[in-house]
Amino acid sequence: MAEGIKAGVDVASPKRTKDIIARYGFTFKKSLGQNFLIDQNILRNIVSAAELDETKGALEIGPGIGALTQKLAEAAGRVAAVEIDNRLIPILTDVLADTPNVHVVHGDVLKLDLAKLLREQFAGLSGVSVVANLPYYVTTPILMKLLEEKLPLEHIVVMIQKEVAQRMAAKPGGKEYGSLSVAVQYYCVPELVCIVPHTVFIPQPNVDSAVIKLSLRDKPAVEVEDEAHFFQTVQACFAQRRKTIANNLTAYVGKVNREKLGPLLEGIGIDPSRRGETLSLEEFAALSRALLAADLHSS
Ligand SMILES: C[S@@+](CC[C@H](N)C(=O)[O-])C[C@H]1O[C@@H](n2cnc3c(N)ncnc32)[C@H](O)[C@@H]1O
Repeated sequence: MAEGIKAGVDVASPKRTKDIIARYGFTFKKSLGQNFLIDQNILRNIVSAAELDETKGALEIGPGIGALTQKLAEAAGRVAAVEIDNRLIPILTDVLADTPNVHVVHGDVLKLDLAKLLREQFAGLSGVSVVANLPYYVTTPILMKLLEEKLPLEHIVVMIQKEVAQRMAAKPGGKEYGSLSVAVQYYCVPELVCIVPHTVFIPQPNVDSAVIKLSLRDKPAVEVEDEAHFFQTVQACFAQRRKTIANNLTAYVGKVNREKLGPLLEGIGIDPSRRGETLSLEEFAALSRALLAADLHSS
């Protein structure tokens, strides 16, 4: 253990974080989204939103030097923390030396078999949540992997870029509502927990952040026949935000089917001159079902 690094002492303060960085000669890699949290209040907000207790597990993505990991270890029965940067593994080993309920995994979360990891690490617990201060450069791929793999999660509580959090929680009708809002709300109920200023990180990012809580639904928000087709339809409606859905969908179903679109949309009560950003999840689902039933598709 490097001299002066005492296991069990909170690392989330400017002084301790700087101390650890200096003692281990650690240099930040911007390319890995390394912005470490130094604020105990924000950590408490994140952990309390996750509704953990000793019967629950927490999967942390990107533990850094262990600021959040320490708090998760106190609140949950077991923690698994996946860190891509091998230079952080010895620091985590030292900081978490007297925290036996934490298992650190060295790896890229995007490449790991997370279903297997959850089975191996959290067997016997009553539920698992993902809790993380995510690296901003891969926020959406990480969240889409967690959702699309249909992992048995209760909540996903993550610190992400403020604008991305607002897009995830956006309701139809505004400029923030888009395919990301639909994808997240299809699987989860989103709730903005708090806005976080960029001053609570070392180094400070250029943007503000937000903590968002995504509570996984027992079943998707709307019934669709073919999930892939539903998401393709949503993407198609948002392809060019200024265009009407009829125009955007023409590119999707092909010019040959253009004249069938108007009656099809009117048949399900959707004005063809509306824009994608005004459609609810129910309307996107009805549209996907109608396109499939009419056998209109891009070909
Ligand atoms: C924003 S920092 C958060 C660090 C720490 N949890 C905190 O709050 O202070 C993001 C962390 O994710 C790690 N990371 C980046 N890409 C990753 C990936 N693909 N898989 C796992 N960890 C990753 C970075 O090395 C860094 O430690």
